[in-house]
Amino acid sequence: MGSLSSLNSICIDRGCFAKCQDSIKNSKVKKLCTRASVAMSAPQSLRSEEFKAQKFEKFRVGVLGASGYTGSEIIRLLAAHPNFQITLMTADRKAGQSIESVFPHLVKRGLPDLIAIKDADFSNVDAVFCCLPHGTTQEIIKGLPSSLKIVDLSVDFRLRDVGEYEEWYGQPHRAQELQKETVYGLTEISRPEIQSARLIANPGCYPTSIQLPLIPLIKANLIEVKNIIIDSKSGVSGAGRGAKEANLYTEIAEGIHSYGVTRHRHVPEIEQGLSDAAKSKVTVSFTPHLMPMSRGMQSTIYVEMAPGASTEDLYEHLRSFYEEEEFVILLKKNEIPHTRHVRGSNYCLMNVFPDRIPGRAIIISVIDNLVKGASGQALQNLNLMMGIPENTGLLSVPLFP
Ligand SMILES: NC(=O)C1=CN([C@@H]2O[C@H](COP(=O)(O)OP(=O)(O)OC[C@H]3O[C@@H](n4cnc5c(N)ncnc54)[C@H](OP(=O)(O)O)[C@@H]3O)[C@@H](O)[C@H]2O)C=CC1
Ligand SMILES: CC(=O)N[C@@H](CCC(=O)OP(=O)(O)O)C(=O)O
Repeated sequence: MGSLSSLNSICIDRGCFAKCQDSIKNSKVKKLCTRASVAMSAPQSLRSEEFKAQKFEKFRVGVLGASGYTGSEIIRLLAAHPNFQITLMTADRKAGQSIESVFPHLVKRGLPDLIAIKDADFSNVDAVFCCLPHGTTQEIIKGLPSSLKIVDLSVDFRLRDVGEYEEWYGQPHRAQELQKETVYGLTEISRPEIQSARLIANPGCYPTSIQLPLIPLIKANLIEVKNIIIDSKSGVSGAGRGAKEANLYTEIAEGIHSYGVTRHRHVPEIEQGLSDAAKSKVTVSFTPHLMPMSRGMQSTIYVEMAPGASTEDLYEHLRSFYEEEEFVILLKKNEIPHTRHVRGSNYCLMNVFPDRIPGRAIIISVIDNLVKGASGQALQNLNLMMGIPENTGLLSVPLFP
């Protein structure tokens, strides 16, 4: 079978899962075995002979909101994916245009033109990425065929408590039945539920960067759930392509500013995930900032450790929790996570540092808001839902410099 790296490249480049699985079952390679086990534990309908038979088959995918930032990022990632073929792309104001006229970097990709959702034929589609503004999304998803697998990147289905959605978003929820069947798609935390889900609420970018380090630490009772202070920074693409003044070079360059101070719309989502982990209500102080960079996100999190716990304990727990994970990487001690080291990739880098105040620790995590914070995690989730190895199409190295 050859070396670990040749085994890895067979699995990923050719989508040859069955061959890979057989080899892995007989090997002592633990790390790769864990990743491939995702394929092995694919939904029953996709496992076994049927799954082997379709190893080179492509699923047909629609991108709703393909003319936006997260939509174009999905298209970029799928260009290197052996099992998904884009058969439908929609837009609103840009409906009727070709994708290369909207995004010249996507020239000559053999992609369909952008059409309005009302003109879409979903009989040619197995799954959709829904990259639409919140509010609009629930109405549109409600009208989609129930046979479709859906990964929704908006906030519309993320909050289990519909009252909380209505309070924070100032509008009624118009698809409450669908909300009940939704699985929140923080991949590394909810993998088994994601595998069997039809509708995924893909997590927000800030909540992803914050929950990935905090959930394991809270579940292990290593940190106190009171007095969690989170300071996050985002690149401008987080505001979407439709943003106006906020996107202007003159408004962003050579400065930073906070926004949503004391009341940012991601607070209930962050608190929902942390409260689930704690099995009690958690409240946090959260302040986001806009940075003069096109993509990237850092969360710096200040926590009080549980009595008797040390930063060494926090570090060791995160190390063992994420040791087998492809995309979440705990750096070596004292190494500082940089947004530049995850640019364009699906990685989350994190580390834990002792605070100068005894009993407190500082946790830093970085992601690319458009990849692990949006389209990359969405693809990771759809891979799981379709029984494809989770890392397929997501292994590109970050862009540097
Ligand atoms: N940007 C980010 O980092 C992240 C974004 N998200 C979420 O993902 C979703 C998409 O975000 P993003 O790509 O940044 O947004 P953009 O503003 O860049 O793109 C929005 C897309 O939706 C289309 N659209 C807008 N209004 C309608 C409508 N009424 N009916 C149908 N289509 C419509 C737009 O079409 P057209 O261009 O033709 O008007 C465009 O294709 C949002 O819910 C956002 O909150 C989640 C995580 C991170
Ligand atoms: C810089 C910026 O404006 N960021 C957005 C969050 C990013 C995003 O798209 O939020 P969702 O994940 O909830 O969709 C904001 O603060 O509202």
